[in-house]
Amino acid sequence: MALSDQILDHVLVVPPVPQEQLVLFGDETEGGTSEARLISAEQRHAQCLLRPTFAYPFCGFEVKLTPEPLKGLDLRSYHTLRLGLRYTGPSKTIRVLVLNAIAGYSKLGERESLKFNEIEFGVDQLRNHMVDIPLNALSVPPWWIKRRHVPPANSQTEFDNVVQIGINSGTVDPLGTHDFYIDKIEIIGQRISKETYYQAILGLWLVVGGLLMARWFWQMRQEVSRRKQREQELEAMNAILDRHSQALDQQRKTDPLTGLANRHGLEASLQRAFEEWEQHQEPVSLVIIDIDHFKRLNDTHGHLAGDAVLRGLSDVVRQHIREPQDFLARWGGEEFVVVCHGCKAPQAVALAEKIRKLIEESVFEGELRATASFGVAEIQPGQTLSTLFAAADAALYRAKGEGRNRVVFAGAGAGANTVPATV
Ligand SMILES: Nc1nc2c(ncn2[C@@H]2O[C@H](COP(=O)(O)OP(=O)(O)OP(=O)(O)O)[C@@H](O)[C@H]2O)c(=O)[nH]1
Repeated sequence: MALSDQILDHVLVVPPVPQEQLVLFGDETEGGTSEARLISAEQRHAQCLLRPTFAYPFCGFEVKLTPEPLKGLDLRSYHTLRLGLRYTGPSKTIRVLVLNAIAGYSKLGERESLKFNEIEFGVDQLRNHMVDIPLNALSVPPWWIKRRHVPPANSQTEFDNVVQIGINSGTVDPLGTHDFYIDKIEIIGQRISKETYYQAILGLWLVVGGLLMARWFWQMRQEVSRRKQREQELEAMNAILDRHSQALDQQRKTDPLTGLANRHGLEASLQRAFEEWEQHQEPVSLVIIDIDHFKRLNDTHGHLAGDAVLRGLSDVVRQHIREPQDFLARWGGEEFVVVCHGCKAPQAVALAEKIRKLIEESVFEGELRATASFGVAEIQPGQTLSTLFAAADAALYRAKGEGRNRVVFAGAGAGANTVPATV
């Protein structure tokens, strides 16, 4: 028996019944004198005496399945009748009967009006006094169909209202004494049909599969959103780092005292100017501003006063240049540089002179005054940034040497000695 059969099978056990639910019968209805006697109701033991009064003598006994004579059990979902039977006597065959009450046809007290479903088999078929009889192996005996005038369409077995199950002597039993014991009546059926069972298994698998899929989708979604979140966190972190590094870069390029670009900050502007000059011959001039006698100012008024002058002076210059063409940076100490993009020498000299005058006229914090000297140079063919610087520096040196508070233009060629524009 397959595992699924064990799971699906349902066994209906017919328990021992009181004596009044045992039916004993003989062939007296046929004019015979064969009779059945109950030996033990408890053991469901009956004895049959077959006498030759009737041509086909018979007798037997049956167990009523319910107390109500015409209201039996619906055994349509059952497939096997399992009987524990013992027989002693001279017969070679026995008959098993399953009697079904037919609504509107079967009559109370008229045993033959019940539908006879029966099977006859050899006594030697009993195994350890047990026999399994498939219900579909039973048939309706021809004498019953004939005698009851049953149309062929209704002559098949019926199990929808089984009222009695019992045992009968065989059709050609020898006369004499026959002992029947019905030890056990079990009816085996299926809780649910195999089809429903396999559909349920399939449905279960589909549900489990669906749940696993849903779980997998859910995990994937979680993973995707986790990754997205991680990416967003990384992007935010990168943005912070970018801002931080930009700020650091800005800090690295800025002079903390004046807020102007320092030497590092000047590099990009110089580089751009030089490239424009090289590629498009865009003129560029350099103005170096150096405060006069700044050491003396520091020494006289203190370092803080010197700082204030540096701040004030850078503000004054910044306000009067044309940013972004003119780029102001603190070169270091008391020295400033203006990179004048697109400026030829006259413009640069004019700018320097304007700044010089502004400084000279300015009154800085603490009523302090200052002057500055200027070295101006315009880039010339063949020059590099460093030779341009050297030329402007040389002009500044000369401005200092010639009495300070003046503008000196380096003239054509680095380190030229001419001083064309001292005002
Ligand atoms: N207060 C202040 N002083 C500074 C700063 N940086 C440089 N100095 C001072 O600037 C002075 C520059 O002195 P020098 O190089 O001798 O030049 P100078 O006194 O201006 O003389 P000339 O340039 O020849 O007119 C030094 O005393 C430095 O200490 C600064 O950030 N703050």
